[in-house]
Amino acid sequence: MLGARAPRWALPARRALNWARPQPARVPPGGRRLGSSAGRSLAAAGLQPQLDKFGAVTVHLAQLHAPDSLDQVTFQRWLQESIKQWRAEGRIAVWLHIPILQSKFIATAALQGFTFHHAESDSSTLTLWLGEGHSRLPGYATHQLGVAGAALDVDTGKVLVVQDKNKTTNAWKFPGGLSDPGEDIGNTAVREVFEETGIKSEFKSLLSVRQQHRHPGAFGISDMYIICRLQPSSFNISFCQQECLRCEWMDLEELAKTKDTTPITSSVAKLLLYGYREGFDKIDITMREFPAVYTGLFYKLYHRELPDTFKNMTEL
Ligand SMILES: NC(=O)C1=CN([C@@H]2O[C@H](COP(=O)(O)OP(=O)(O)OC[C@H]3O[C@@H](n4cnc5c(N)ncnc54)[C@H](O)[C@@H]3O)[C@@H](O)[C@H]2O)C=CC1
Ligand SMILES: [Mg+2]
Repeated sequence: MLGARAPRWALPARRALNWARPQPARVPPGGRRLGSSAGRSLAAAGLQPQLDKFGAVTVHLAQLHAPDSLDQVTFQRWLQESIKQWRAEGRIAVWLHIPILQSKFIATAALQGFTFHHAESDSSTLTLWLGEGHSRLPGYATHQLGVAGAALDVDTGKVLVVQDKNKTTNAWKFPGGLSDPGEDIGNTAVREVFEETGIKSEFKSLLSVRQQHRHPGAFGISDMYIICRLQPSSFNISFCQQECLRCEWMDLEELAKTKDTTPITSSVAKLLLYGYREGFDKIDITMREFPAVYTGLFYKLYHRELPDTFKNMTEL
């Protein structure tokens, strides 16, 4: 993704643009200077475009003091003039955040070439690429994440399985579901298993990752489906009647052999049986937590266990 963009050191980190001030040397054919009355009134109305470190401009229409009194013609004129000015200044793109109640401005922006980048429940984000060639702006979410939990009772060799209510074929599978925003993989597995079966458990490791593109259940985007190994701590099933048709503790070897399951579940059942017999260290992808470069945040790193001699290989 490298291209002819301005060097990062040349770009100030997020600062307000002085866009409303008239540009002394720049007089468009109509004789009106950029940073015109439309620009000045928009500044007075609260808009403060920001420049990011990549050289793109961000505008939040939520900053408008009285959005209802801004008409589309004024906004269109301001946007047109601003785009001209930003192009002249070498800006690479514009990010335009529009609250849902100001959606009338979406059409105005679209007429200037803006397209949707993404939408959240209460706002949409549009972009306009101003740089050379095709847009190098990063896209929005490309995958959804589903997580299932294989809760194995190591004392009995039985594993918790369900059959979904809303499926055409009733195959046995591990309980699971979609990850909530900001939720750790292991927490999704534990939460979904509890919600669907009433069984409490603890996250132990990752077992497998499945990637499926153009997933119909993911609105046509890609779907990542992760199966975790869980240690159950309760055993009385009370399954969710809305989501599940059946739920039971099934002998792991029986699950590994049955045809009455999905290829993913069958493969992971065989993997889990191998770990159960030969040691979970043969199959587990375990997790370690580290502080992120972003202040106060942490991330989780998942990988196979390393011997201590390799783990502590730091130069003195
Ligand atoms: N074991 C396997 O082979 C299978 C794996 N998966 C994976 O599991 C994950 C999703 O798990 P789920 O149990 O489906 O999620 P989930 O446990 O979060 O439940 C989703 C709920 O939303 C409902 N729902 C889904 N689409 C809907 C729609 N368009 N309108 C109304 N209701 C809707 C479903 O009926 C279900 O009640 C995905 O990653 C998927 O790829 C799903 C099925 C089988
Ligand atoms: Mg589910």
